[in-house]
Amino acid sequence: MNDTTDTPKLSWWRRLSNGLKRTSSSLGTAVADLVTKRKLDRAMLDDIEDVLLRADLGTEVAVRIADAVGTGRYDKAISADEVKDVVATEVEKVLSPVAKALEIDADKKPFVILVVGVNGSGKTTTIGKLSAKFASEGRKVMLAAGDTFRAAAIEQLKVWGERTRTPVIAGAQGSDSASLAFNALTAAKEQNIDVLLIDTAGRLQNKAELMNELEKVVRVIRKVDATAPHAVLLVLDATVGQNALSQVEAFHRTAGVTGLVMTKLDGTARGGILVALAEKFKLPVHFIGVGEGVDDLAPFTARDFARAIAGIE
Ligand SMILES: Nc1nc2c(ncn2[C@@H]2O[C@H](COP(=O)(O)OP(=O)(O)OP(=O)(O)O)[C@@H](O)[C@H]2O)c(=O)[nH]1
Repeated sequence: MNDTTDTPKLSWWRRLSNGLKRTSSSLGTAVADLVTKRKLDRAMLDDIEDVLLRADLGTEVAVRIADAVGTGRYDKAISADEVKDVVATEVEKVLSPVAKALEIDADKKPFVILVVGVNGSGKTTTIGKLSAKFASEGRKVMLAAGDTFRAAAIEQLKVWGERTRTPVIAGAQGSDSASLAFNALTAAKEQNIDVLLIDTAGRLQNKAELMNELEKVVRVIRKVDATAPHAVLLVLDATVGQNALSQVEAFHRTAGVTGLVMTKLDGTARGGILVALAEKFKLPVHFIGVGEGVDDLAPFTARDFARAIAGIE
Protein backbone atom coordinates (compact mmCIF):
# COMPACT_ATOMS: atom_id res chain seq x y z
CA MET A 1 0.00 0.00 0.00
CA ASN A 2 1.58 3.28 -1.02
CA ASP A 3 0.67 6.49 0.60
CA THR A 4 0.26 8.81 -2.32
CA THR A 5 -1.20 11.70 -0.39
CA ASP A 6 2.01 13.78 -0.48
CA THR A 7 2.46 13.69 -4.22
CA PRO A 8 0.49 15.95 -6.52
CA LYS A 9 -2.18 13.74 -7.92
CA LEU A 10 -3.67 13.49 -11.32
CA SER A 11 -7.43 13.65 -11.48
CA TRP A 12 -9.14 10.27 -11.46
CA TRP A 13 -10.27 10.94 -15.02
CA ARG A 14 -6.66 11.45 -16.15
CA ARG A 15 -5.55 8.29 -14.37
CA LEU A 16 -8.42 6.35 -15.93
CA SER A 17 -7.72 7.59 -19.43
CA ASN A 18 -3.97 6.99 -19.01
CA GLY A 19 -4.77 3.50 -17.73
CA LEU A 20 -6.95 2.73 -20.70
CA LYS A 21 -4.31 3.95 -23.17
CA ARG A 22 -3.50 0.41 -24.23
CA THR A 23 -7.08 -0.05 -25.34
CA SER A 24 -7.67 3.40 -26.74
CA SER A 25 -4.34 3.79 -28.57
CA SER A 26 -4.69 0.54 -30.50
CA LEU A 27 -8.15 1.67 -31.42
CA GLY A 28 -6.80 5.09 -32.37
CA THR A 29 -4.07 3.57 -34.56
CA ALA A 30 -6.56 1.43 -36.44
CA VAL A 31 -8.81 4.40 -36.89
CA ALA A 32 -5.93 6.57 -38.10
CA ASP A 33 -5.06 3.86 -40.66
CA LEU A 34 -8.63 3.84 -41.72
CA VAL A 35 -8.82 7.52 -42.49
CA THR A 36 -5.77 7.35 -44.74
CA LYS A 37 -7.80 5.09 -46.99
CA ARG A 38 -10.22 6.86 -49.25
CA LYS A 39 -13.63 5.47 -48.49
CA LEU A 40 -15.34 3.28 -45.97
CA ASP A 41 -15.89 -0.31 -47.05
CA ARG A 42 -16.52 -3.72 -45.52
CA ALA A 43 -12.81 -4.49 -45.16
CA MET A 44 -12.30 -1.38 -43.02
CA LEU A 45 -15.27 -2.26 -40.85
CA ASP A 46 -13.83 -5.75 -40.37
CA ASP A 47 -10.56 -4.15 -39.24
CA ILE A 48 -12.43 -1.98 -36.76
CA GLU A 49 -14.32 -5.02 -35.50
CA ASP A 50 -11.01 -6.88 -34.97
CA VAL A 51 -9.56 -4.02 -32.96
CA LEU A 52 -12.65 -3.87 -30.77
CA LEU A 53 -12.45 -7.62 -30.20
CA ARG A 54 -8.78 -7.34 -29.26
CA ALA A 55 -9.78 -4.64 -26.79
CA ASP A 56 -11.98 -7.26 -25.03
CA LEU A 57 -15.28 -5.54 -25.82
CA GLY A 58 -16.89 -8.86 -26.82
CA THR A 59 -18.32 -10.06 -30.12
CA GLU A 60 -21.85 -8.65 -29.81
CA VAL A 61 -20.68 -5.15 -28.96
CA ALA A 62 -17.87 -5.18 -31.56
CA VAL A 63 -20.30 -6.20 -34.32
CA ARG A 64 -22.84 -3.63 -33.20
CA ILE A 65 -20.27 -0.81 -33.19
CA ALA A 66 -18.95 -1.77 -36.63
CA ASP A 67 -22.53 -1.77 -37.94
CA ALA A 68 -23.16 1.63 -36.40
CA VAL A 69 -19.96 3.01 -37.99
CA GLY A 70 -21.07 1.63 -41.35
CA THR A 71 -24.63 2.90 -41.24
CA GLY A 72 -25.05 5.66 -43.83
CA ARG A 73 -21.29 5.97 -44.37
CA TYR A 74 -20.49 3.36 -47.01
CA ASP A 75 -18.37 4.71 -49.87
CA LYS A 76 -17.91 7.99 -48.04
CA ALA A 77 -14.83 9.51 -46.50
CA ILE A 78 -14.81 9.20 -42.73
CA SER A 79 -12.70 10.90 -40.08
CA ALA A 80 -10.99 9.30 -37.09
CA ASP A 81 -12.97 11.50 -34.73
CA GLU A 82 -16.21 10.37 -36.28
CA VAL A 83 -15.34 6.72 -35.64
CA LYS A 84 -14.25 7.43 -32.06
CA ASP A 85 -17.53 9.26 -31.45
CA VAL A 86 -19.51 6.25 -32.65
CA VAL A 87 -17.44 3.93 -30.44
CA ALA A 88 -18.00 6.16 -27.42
CA THR A 89 -21.74 6.48 -28.11
CA GLU A 90 -22.28 2.75 -28.55
CA VAL A 91 -20.14 1.81 -25.53
CA GLU A 92 -22.02 4.35 -23.42
CA LYS A 93 -25.32 2.72 -24.44
CA VAL A 94 -24.07 -0.60 -23.08
CA LEU A 95 -22.67 0.89 -19.88
CA SER A 96 -25.43 3.36 -18.94
CA PRO A 97 -27.88 0.74 -17.63
CA VAL A 98 -25.24 -0.76 -15.30
CA ALA A 99 -23.72 2.46 -13.95
CA LYS A 100 -25.50 2.50 -10.60
CA ALA A 101 -24.49 4.02 -7.30
CA LEU A 102 -24.29 1.68 -4.32
CA GLU A 103 -27.34 2.55 -2.24
CA ILE A 104 -27.01 2.02 1.50
CA ASP A 105 -30.42 1.20 2.97
CA ALA A 106 -30.46 2.94 6.36
CA ASP A 107 -33.24 0.61 7.54
CA LYS A 108 -30.78 -2.27 7.49
CA LYS A 109 -28.66 -1.92 10.57
CA PRO A 110 -25.98 -2.75 9.90
CA PHE A 111 -26.03 -2.73 6.13
CA VAL A 112 -23.83 -5.76 5.46
CA ILE A 113 -21.48 -5.69 2.48
CA LEU A 114 -19.63 -8.89 1.62
CA VAL A 115 -16.59 -8.29 -0.55
CA VAL A 116 -15.48 -11.20 -2.75
CA GLY A 117 -12.99 -11.84 -5.55
CA VAL A 118 -9.89 -13.75 -6.57
CA ASN A 119 -6.50 -13.30 -4.88
CA GLY A 120 -4.96 -9.91 -5.29
CA SER A 121 -7.90 -8.35 -7.12
CA GLY A 122 -7.93 -5.47 -4.64
CA LYS A 123 -10.60 -6.49 -2.12
CA THR A 124 -8.85 -5.27 1.02
CA THR A 125 -7.77 -2.00 -0.58
CA THR A 126 -11.30 -1.40 -1.85
CA ILE A 127 -12.71 -2.05 1.64
CA GLY A 128 -10.28 0.54 3.02
CA LYS A 129 -11.38 3.10 0.43
CA LEU A 130 -15.06 2.34 1.02
CA SER A 131 -14.72 2.62 4.77
CA ALA A 132 -13.18 6.09 4.37
CA LYS A 133 -15.96 7.09 2.02
CA PHE A 134 -18.77 5.87 4.28
CA ALA A 135 -17.17 7.42 7.36
CA SER A 136 -16.91 10.76 5.53
CA GLU A 137 -20.66 10.51 4.92
CA GLY A 138 -21.16 10.34 8.67
CA ARG A 139 -21.81 6.61 8.92
CA LYS A 140 -20.51 4.31 11.63
CA VAL A 141 -18.44 1.67 9.88
CA MET A 142 -16.97 -1.65 11.03
CA LEU A 143 -14.60 -3.96 9.17
CA ALA A 144 -14.42 -7.75 9.49
CA ALA A 145 -11.12 -9.41 8.55
CA GLY A 146 -12.76 -12.47 7.03
CA ASP A 147 -9.67 -13.24 4.97
CA THR A 148 -8.39 -15.53 7.73
CA PHE A 149 -6.28 -17.40 5.19
CA ARG A 150 -3.43 -14.87 5.06
CA ALA A 151 -1.94 -13.21 8.14
CA ALA A 152 -0.84 -10.30 5.95
CA ALA A 153 -4.42 -9.70 4.83
CA ILE A 154 -5.57 -9.42 8.45
CA GLU A 155 -2.74 -6.95 9.17
CA GLN A 156 -3.49 -5.00 6.01
CA LEU A 157 -7.12 -4.58 7.03
CA LYS A 158 -6.06 -3.46 10.52
CA VAL A 159 -3.84 -0.79 8.94
CA TRP A 160 -6.80 0.43 6.89
CA GLY A 161 -8.90 0.40 10.08
CA GLU A 162 -6.36 2.65 11.81
CA ARG A 163 -6.06 4.97 8.83
CA THR A 164 -9.81 5.39 8.56
CA ARG A 165 -10.44 5.21 12.36
CA THR A 166 -12.73 2.24 11.91
CA PRO A 167 -13.04 -0.72 14.31
CA VAL A 168 -11.81 -4.02 12.89
CA ILE A 169 -13.02 -7.43 14.05
CA ALA A 170 -10.24 -9.94 13.41
CA GLY A 171 -9.36 -13.47 14.48
CA ALA A 172 -6.18 -15.52 14.31
CA GLN A 173 -4.81 -16.67 10.99
CA GLY A 174 -6.49 -19.93 9.97
CA SER A 175 -9.58 -19.38 12.10
CA ASP A 176 -12.99 -20.09 10.61
CA SER A 177 -14.04 -17.16 8.43
CA ALA A 178 -17.75 -17.96 8.72
CA SER A 179 -17.66 -17.76 12.51
CA LEU A 180 -15.65 -14.55 12.27
CA ALA A 181 -18.36 -13.07 10.04
CA PHE A 182 -20.97 -14.25 12.56
CA ASN A 183 -19.12 -12.59 15.46
CA ALA A 184 -18.57 -9.39 13.51
CA LEU A 185 -22.23 -9.07 12.59
CA THR A 186 -23.30 -9.76 16.17
CA ALA A 187 -20.87 -7.08 17.43
CA ALA A 188 -21.99 -4.63 14.75
CA LYS A 189 -25.62 -5.02 15.82
CA GLU A 190 -24.70 -4.44 19.47
CA GLN A 191 -22.70 -1.34 18.60
CA ASN A 192 -25.33 0.19 16.35
CA ILE A 193 -23.04 0.14 13.32
CA ASP A 194 -24.41 1.50 10.03
CA VAL A 195 -22.21 -0.39 7.57
CA LEU A 196 -20.33 -3.65 8.10
CA LEU A 197 -17.76 -4.47 5.41
CA ILE A 198 -16.68 -8.12 5.40
CA ASP A 199 -13.41 -9.07 3.70
CA THR A 200 -13.09 -12.64 2.39
CA ALA A 201 -10.13 -14.79 1.38
CA GLY A 202 -9.11 -14.36 -2.22
CA ARG A 203 -10.15 -17.50 -3.99
CA LEU A 204 -9.84 -18.86 -7.45
CA GLN A 205 -13.19 -19.32 -9.05
CA ASN A 206 -12.38 -22.94 -9.92
CA LYS A 207 -11.48 -24.05 -6.40
CA ALA A 208 -14.65 -25.80 -5.22
CA GLU A 209 -13.57 -26.03 -1.59
CA LEU A 210 -12.96 -22.31 -1.24
CA MET A 211 -16.17 -21.49 -3.04
CA ASN A 212 -18.06 -23.78 -0.64
CA GLU A 213 -16.50 -21.88 2.24
CA LEU A 214 -17.85 -18.67 0.76
CA GLU A 215 -21.33 -20.21 0.61
CA LYS A 216 -20.92 -21.09 4.28
CA VAL A 217 -20.06 -17.47 5.15
CA VAL A 218 -23.30 -16.35 3.49
CA ARG A 219 -25.33 -19.06 5.29
CA VAL A 220 -23.91 -18.18 8.68
CA ILE A 221 -24.43 -14.41 8.22
CA ARG A 222 -28.11 -15.18 7.57
CA LYS A 223 -28.42 -16.81 10.98
CA VAL A 224 -27.91 -13.37 12.50
CA ASP A 225 -29.83 -11.40 9.89
CA ALA A 226 -31.94 -13.30 7.36
CA THR A 227 -31.82 -10.34 4.95
CA ALA A 228 -27.99 -10.13 4.92
CA PRO A 229 -25.69 -9.74 3.11
CA HIS A 230 -27.38 -6.66 1.66
CA ALA A 231 -24.73 -6.22 -0.99
CA VAL A 232 -22.17 -8.65 -2.38
CA LEU A 233 -19.44 -6.75 -4.21
CA LEU A 234 -17.22 -8.62 -6.61
CA VAL A 235 -13.86 -6.90 -6.99
CA LEU A 236 -12.30 -7.44 -10.40
CA ASP A 237 -8.75 -6.59 -11.45
CA ALA A 238 -8.94 -4.76 -14.78
CA THR A 239 -5.63 -6.23 -15.93
CA VAL A 240 -6.97 -9.82 -16.16
CA GLY A 241 -8.98 -9.22 -19.32
CA GLN A 242 -11.14 -12.13 -20.51
CA ASN A 243 -10.74 -14.12 -17.27
CA ALA A 244 -13.10 -11.65 -15.62
CA LEU A 245 -16.02 -13.31 -17.45
CA SER A 246 -15.55 -16.66 -15.69
CA GLN A 247 -14.91 -14.87 -12.38
CA VAL A 248 -18.27 -13.12 -12.58
CA GLU A 249 -20.03 -16.34 -13.54
CA ALA A 250 -18.53 -18.38 -10.68
CA PHE A 251 -18.91 -15.76 -7.94
CA HIS A 252 -22.42 -14.91 -9.03
CA ARG A 253 -23.40 -18.58 -8.74
CA THR A 254 -21.78 -18.99 -5.33
CA ALA A 255 -22.46 -15.73 -3.55
CA GLY A 256 -25.17 -13.93 -5.55
CA VAL A 257 -23.11 -10.93 -6.61
CA THR A 258 -25.12 -7.69 -6.51
CA GLY A 259 -22.52 -5.33 -7.96
CA LEU A 260 -19.02 -4.95 -9.36
CA VAL A 261 -15.99 -2.84 -8.57
CA MET A 262 -13.20 -2.79 -11.14
CA THR A 263 -9.74 -1.96 -9.78
CA LYS A 264 -6.35 -1.06 -11.24
CA LEU A 265 -7.77 0.99 -14.07
CA ASP A 266 -4.85 3.37 -13.56
CA GLY A 267 -2.30 0.76 -14.64
CA THR A 268 -1.81 -0.88 -18.00
CA ALA A 269 -5.44 -1.80 -17.88
CA ARG A 270 -7.58 -3.77 -20.24
CA GLY A 271 -10.77 -2.10 -19.15
CA GLY A 272 -12.64 -3.03 -22.34
CA ILE A 273 -13.71 -6.21 -20.56
CA LEU A 274 -16.10 -4.13 -18.48
CA VAL A 275 -18.11 -3.52 -21.64
CA ALA A 276 -18.34 -7.26 -22.37
CA LEU A 277 -19.35 -7.89 -18.74
CA ALA A 278 -22.06 -5.23 -18.87
CA GLU A 279 -23.43 -6.69 -22.10
CA LYS A 280 -23.45 -10.26 -20.79
CA PHE A 281 -24.37 -10.05 -17.09
CA LYS A 282 -26.00 -6.62 -16.73
CA LEU A 283 -24.75 -6.45 -13.13
CA PRO A 284 -24.46 -2.96 -11.64
CA VAL A 285 -20.98 -1.43 -11.69
CA HIS A 286 -20.59 0.80 -8.64
CA PHE A 287 -17.00 1.98 -8.48
CA ILE A 288 -13.66 1.95 -10.24
CA GLY A 289 -10.27 1.86 -8.56
CA VAL A 290 -7.67 4.19 -10.05
CA GLY A 291 -4.81 3.85 -7.57
CA GLU A 292 -3.71 2.49 -4.21
CA GLY A 293 -4.52 5.54 -2.09
CA VAL A 294 -7.56 6.06 0.09
CA ASP A 295 -9.19 8.52 -2.32
CA ASP A 296 -8.53 6.48 -5.43
CA LEU A 297 -12.04 5.14 -5.75
CA ALA A 298 -14.34 6.87 -8.20
CA PRO A 299 -18.02 6.30 -8.89
CA PHE A 300 -18.50 4.52 -12.19
CA THR A 301 -19.87 6.81 -14.86
CA ALA A 302 -20.77 5.41 -18.27
CA ARG A 303 -19.93 8.48 -20.32
CA ASP A 304 -16.45 9.01 -18.87
CA PHE A 305 -15.54 5.37 -19.20
CA ALA A 306 -16.86 5.17 -22.77
CA ARG A 307 -14.86 8.26 -23.79
CA ALA A 308 -11.70 6.89 -22.17
CA ILE A 309 -12.08 3.60 -24.05
CA ALA A 310 -12.58 5.46 -27.33
CA GLY A 311 -9.54 7.65 -26.61
CA ILE A 312 -11.49 10.90 -26.58
CA GLU A 313 -9.70 13.48 -24.42
N1 LIG B 1 -2.70 0.63 -9.13
C1 LIG B 1 -3.67 0.14 -8.37
N2 LIG B 1 -3.40 -0.81 -7.46
C2 LIG B 1 -4.39 -1.31 -6.71
C3 LIG B 1 -5.74 -0.86 -6.85
N3 LIG B 1 -6.49 -1.56 -5.97
C4 LIG B 1 -5.65 -2.40 -5.30
N4 LIG B 1 -4.38 -2.25 -5.74
C5 LIG B 1 -3.17 -2.96 -5.31
O1 LIG B 1 -3.30 -4.34 -5.65
C6 LIG B 1 -2.64 -5.16 -4.69
C7 LIG B 1 -3.62 -6.21 -4.16
O2 LIG B 1 -4.62 -5.54 -3.44
P1 LIG B 1 -5.34 -6.18 -2.16
O3 LIG B 1 -6.33 -5.19 -1.70
O4 LIG B 1 -4.35 -6.71 -1.20
O5 LIG B 1 -6.06 -7.43 -2.84
P2 LIG B 1 -6.91 -8.59 -2.18
O6 LIG B 1 -7.95 -8.92 -3.17
O7 LIG B 1 -7.38 -8.19 -0.83
O8 LIG B 1 -5.83 -9.74 -2.09
P3 LIG B 1 -5.85 -11.11 -1.25
O9 LIG B 1 -5.85 -10.72 0.18
O10 LIG B 1 -4.62 -11.82 -1.70
O11 LIG B 1 -7.06 -11.84 -1.63
C8 LIG B 1 -2.12 -4.21 -3.62
O12 LIG B 1 -0.76 -3.95 -3.88
C9 LIG B 1 -2.97 -2.96 -3.81
O13 LIG B 1 -2.31 -1.79 -3.37
C10 LIG B 1 -6.02 0.16 -7.84
O14 LIG B 1 -7.14 0.60 -8.08
N5 LIG B 1 -4.94 0.61 -8.57
